[in-house]
Amino acid sequence: MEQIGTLGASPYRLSDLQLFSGVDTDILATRLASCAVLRLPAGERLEDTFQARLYIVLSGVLNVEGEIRAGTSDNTLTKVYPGESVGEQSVLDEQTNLSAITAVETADLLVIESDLVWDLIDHHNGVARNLLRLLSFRVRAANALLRRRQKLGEFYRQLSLNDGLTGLYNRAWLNDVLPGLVKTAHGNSAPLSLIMLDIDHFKRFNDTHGHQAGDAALRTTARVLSSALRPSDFAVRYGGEELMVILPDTPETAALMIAERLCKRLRTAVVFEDASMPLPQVTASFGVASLQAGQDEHALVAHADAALYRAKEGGRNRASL
Ligand SMILES: Nc1nc2c(ncn2[C@@H]2O[C@H](COP(=O)(O)OP(=O)(O)OP(=O)(O)O)[C@@H](O)[C@H]2O)c(=O)[nH]1
Repeated sequence: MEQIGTLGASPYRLSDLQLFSGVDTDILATRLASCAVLRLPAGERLEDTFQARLYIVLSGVLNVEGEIRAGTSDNTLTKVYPGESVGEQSVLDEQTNLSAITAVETADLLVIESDLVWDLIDHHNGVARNLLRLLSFRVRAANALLRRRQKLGEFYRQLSLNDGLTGLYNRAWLNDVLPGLVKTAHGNSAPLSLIMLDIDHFKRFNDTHGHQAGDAALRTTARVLSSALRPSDFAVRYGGEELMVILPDTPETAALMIAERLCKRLRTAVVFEDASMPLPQVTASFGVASLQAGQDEHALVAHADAALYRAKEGGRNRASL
C-alpha cells in the first residue's frame, strides 16, 4: 500500500462518488483536495484500519470481511465497488475500524479523516443525507442477513430434532421434551400416557423384502401414527424399529383404545404395491403406560417398555398394558 498522491492532483471526480451525489462538488473539491489517495495492490490488505476514517473506492474492488473482533469473524464478505465507501460507521460511532479490508483488484482509495467527515456533515446537508441513506441501506442489508441466518438456524434445529427416515421426532427431541411434559402433567394433576411400539418380526421382513422395503415399512408405520393422532399428541422414532406415541391429557383406558386403533390401522396399511408379493404388510406390538404419582420420565418409559414386552409375549400384533 502506498500513497500515490492527493485527490486534487488525481483524475478522479467527486460527482462519481455515492457520498457526494447531488451535492455541489465544486465547493467540496477544494475542501477534499488535500486528502490522500492510496493504492492497494491486488491481494493486499489495508494496514491502517485501526483508525476511524472513511475510505472511498475510486477504482478497483475491495473485499470487506465482517468484524474481526477477537475471533467473532463470521466470514461474511462484502464487495465494495468504485464510488462506494467503507468505514463510515467507525467515523460516526468513533470506534476503531475492525473490518479486514483486502483488494480483490488493485484499488485506489480516497482517505477522508474523521474530523473532515464530521466537518462535511456539519456544513453540507447533501453529504449528511447521503450518509443516512447509506447507513439505512446497510442496516437493511444486515437485517436481511440476520433473518436468513435465523431461518437457517431454525432449519438445522428442526433437522437435528427430527428423524430423517420417518420425519417423526427423534430421541434427542424426546430427551429434551419428555421431562417437561412429565413435570407439567404432575403439576396439573393431569394424565399423561405413552405407547411404545415395535414392528413385529422386522428382521424377517427386511430379510424377505430387502432393507429398502423395511425402510418403507417404517415410513408407513410413521404415517399411520401421524395421521391418527391429535395435534397435541407426539410421535417419536425411539430407536431402530421402535416408535413411541406420547398422549398428553390421556388416561390409561383411552390410551389403550388408541393403541388398539393404531394396531388395527397398521395391520391393514399397505407398505408397498407389488403384485408379486401378496400382503406386503407389517404388524406391530404396542405397550401402553400412564404416568403414576411420583414417577419420572425414565420410569414411565420403562413401564411402557415392559407393557410392550407383554404384548410381544402375548403373541404380537396387539396392545397391552
Ligand atoms: N429397514 C430398516 N431396518 C431397520 C432399521 N432400524 C432397525 N432395523 C431392523 O430392525 C430389525 C429388528 O430386529 P429384532 O430386534 O431382531 O426384532 P424383530 O425381528 O422385529 O422381532 P420382534 O421384535 O421380536 O418381533 C433388525 O433387523 C434391524 O436391522 C431401519 O432404519 N431400516
